[in-house]
Amino acid sequence: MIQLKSICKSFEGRMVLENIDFSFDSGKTNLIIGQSGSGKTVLMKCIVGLLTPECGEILYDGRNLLEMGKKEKKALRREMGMIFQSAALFDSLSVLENVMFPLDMFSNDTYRDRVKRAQFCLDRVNLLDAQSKYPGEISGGMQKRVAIARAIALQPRYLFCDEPNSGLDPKTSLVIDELIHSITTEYKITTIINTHDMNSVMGIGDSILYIYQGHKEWEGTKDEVFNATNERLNNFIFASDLLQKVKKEENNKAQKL
Ligand SMILES: Nc1ncnc2c1ncn2[C@@H]1O[C@H](COP(=O)(O)OP(=O)(O)OP(=O)(O)O)[C@@H](O)[C@H]1O
Repeated sequence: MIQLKSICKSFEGRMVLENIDFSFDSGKTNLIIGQSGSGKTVLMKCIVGLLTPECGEILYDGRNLLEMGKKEKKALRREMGMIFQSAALFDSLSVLENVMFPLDMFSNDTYRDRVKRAQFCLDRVNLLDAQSKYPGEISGGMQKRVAIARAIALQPRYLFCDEPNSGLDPKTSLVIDELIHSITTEYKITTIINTHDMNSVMGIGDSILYIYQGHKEWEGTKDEVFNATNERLNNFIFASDLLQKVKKEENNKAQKL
């Protein structure tokens, strides 16, 4: 579990995050959503320690990131997996070598065991057959799956995903979402995803934090988001005509019952 207590962050006197309180539970897919510029990336950067908030606490299963020394932070980093907007693979390394990279850096296992672990992770994302290929030879969706395999190689307790579906078609996005969701549940990881993708919200949003202009405007689950009465949230979620239509149809169905 990761808990945020009264997180504030400003740049040159301009408040960008204001008193954010939230609990990201383990074994759940936690989504941070909000308009462009609302503060999602700044919040994620504070949580992973790339930015330091001016006030508040960030508790990793009770351990306050903001009070940790270098050694403790290094140990915590070892427990984090990250998936970036671009898959951020090394072009000159094969798929297998990419997944082995964090193991080579941080694990004391033998070469044989590191290969075995990397192959296990590739198998988990259904890509064992592609282990000898290079990133340039596989599709964007496959690259994201390699990034997921690499992120779970060190058996992280915490998984951070920044717009994992960016650049992917809706069908491939669904595959990525389901993969992240099932890995989260299976290994009881505390997963936090920054996303704009409404399909992700409706599909895998076990827990959702909606940020509006730097403050927590709403929190709930994918089931609650659909019937929420918060006007700002509704304007954001139902900005697309298609979703408005779906909501109307659901309401009509409910009235007929
Ligand atoms: N290093 C920085 N210096 C000054 N202002 C910054 C910095 N980083 C972010 N900001 C500002 O903080 C605000 C929130 O930015 P942030 O990138 O978190 O938004 P976001 O919700 O992630 O947007 P998007 O969905 O477009 O990625 C913006 O007004 C942005 O200009």
